[in-house]
Amino acid sequence: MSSVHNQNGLASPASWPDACNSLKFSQSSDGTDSTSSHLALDVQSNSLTLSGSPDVVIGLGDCLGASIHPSGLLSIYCYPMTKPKCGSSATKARIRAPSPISLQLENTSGDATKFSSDIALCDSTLVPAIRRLCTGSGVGERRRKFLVLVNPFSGKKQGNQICETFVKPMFEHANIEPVVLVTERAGHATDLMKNDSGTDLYQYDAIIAVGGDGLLYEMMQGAQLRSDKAEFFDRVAFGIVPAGSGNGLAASVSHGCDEFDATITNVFVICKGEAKKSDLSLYQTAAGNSYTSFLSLSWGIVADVDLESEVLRALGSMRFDVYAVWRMIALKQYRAKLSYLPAGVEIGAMPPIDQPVDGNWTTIEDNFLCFWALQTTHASQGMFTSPASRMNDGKFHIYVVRGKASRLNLLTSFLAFEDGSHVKQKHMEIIECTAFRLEPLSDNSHLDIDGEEVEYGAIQAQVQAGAWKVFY
Ligand SMILES: Nc1ncnc2c1ncn2[C@@H]1O[C@H](COP(=O)(O)OP(=O)(O)OP(=O)(O)O)[C@@H](O)[C@H]1O
Repeated sequence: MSSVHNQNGLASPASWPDACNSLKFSQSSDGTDSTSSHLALDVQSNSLTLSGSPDVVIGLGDCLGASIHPSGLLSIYCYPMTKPKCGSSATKARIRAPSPISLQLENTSGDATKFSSDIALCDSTLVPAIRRLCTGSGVGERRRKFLVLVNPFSGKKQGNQICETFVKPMFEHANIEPVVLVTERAGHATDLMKNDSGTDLYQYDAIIAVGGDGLLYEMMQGAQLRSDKAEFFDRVAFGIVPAGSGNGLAASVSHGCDEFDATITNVFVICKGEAKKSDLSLYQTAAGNSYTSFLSLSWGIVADVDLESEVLRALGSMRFDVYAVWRMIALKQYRAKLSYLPAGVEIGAMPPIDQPVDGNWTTIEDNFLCFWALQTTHASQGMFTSPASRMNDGKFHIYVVRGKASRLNLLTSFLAFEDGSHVKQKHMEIIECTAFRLEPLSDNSHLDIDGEEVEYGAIQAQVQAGAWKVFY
């Protein structure tokens, strides 16, 4: 991009609409500010500056877009990190908050007709240019259309409220048209993703789940049945706005963006429009069923806590802590045969689940307390369960605690999940693999994929590297 420097030393790239260089803005909305000037773009820092006293500097990395009102008021929608409050932790200081900037277009000629044409010029050139610079991927000039699926029963039943408070206004700022669909029943999202749903999903740039991991999981089970699955995942991006009780993917996305884990973060990331290739995995069970997953498989105490604590749903995410304490008191041993293909070993076709694995696989048979195969950093909000995982690393990290570990060992692991320090514990084994098979030899637990129970028995999985695109 060629650029020239204006009198302020700021770059004015060729792509910045030249026609707008005749436009002047003032910092006050009533136009009385005498220090009006042109908006100048600094390419290096991707920021806009309006000279004045003081200068207004707008970091476009923190912005979602812009619009111009018929009165000539230019609004730029910024969501900067809030400043640290006295006594707040550094992490808390990273949360974003809306902080729109308003600049008044000046009627320099005093001619009403000329002023109207200047406003039209802003609308047709300046506003699209700002939108383009905000997204960084060039998609902001076009009004994008996103399907927003809301589960009204997720978590504390705040899905609709979150949609009204965050999704709709922020989407408008980012020039995204939301088509909101509230799920009417369990399984609705699965049906909607299938070829024969009667809805052409290719009309949408992205599909956003406002709910918990279970809603997205349902969507994946429908998508995996599509005859055009590969094309579908290639063309349509996915996003998650946390409204459930676990919200593992949402927490992993926030962490991956190095931002504070909050609803506003996830909506901001979606609006920014950068969908990156991420991993899925395909599970097969001895009963002949297949499941597509993006998060985890748990068995043993973790699965028991997740699924049996359903009865405490009213407690929100606290239900997991309360039930874990109970499960730890009434501790069980779980026996299984675990086979895995270590990361780095060439992965071919998966062996049929009723056939033995080949010599490249490693097999162990033992009593276990904990078995947790993860693909993302967080299994749920506040659970930094797999610090080394990346959304697109092409592998599982399996966390295993064997049966010989003590109750205290297990307790320290559960406490350490919060900050990820369990990875340093001696009794915590971490297996990196691209495929695994778990054959439970005791029938005292559950199998839990992404927080949803599947039929109990032998199960195997293979990573599908970069199989879908997620905003993160
Ligand atoms: N309209 C609906 N009525 C009843 N159940 C629904 C409806 N829509 C979706 N569901 C079901 O709600 C279940 C739980 O949803 P979801 O995962 O969104 O919330 P959660 O369980 O609170 O969060 P998490 O999975 O993160 O712990 C899903 O398995 C889905 O089948």
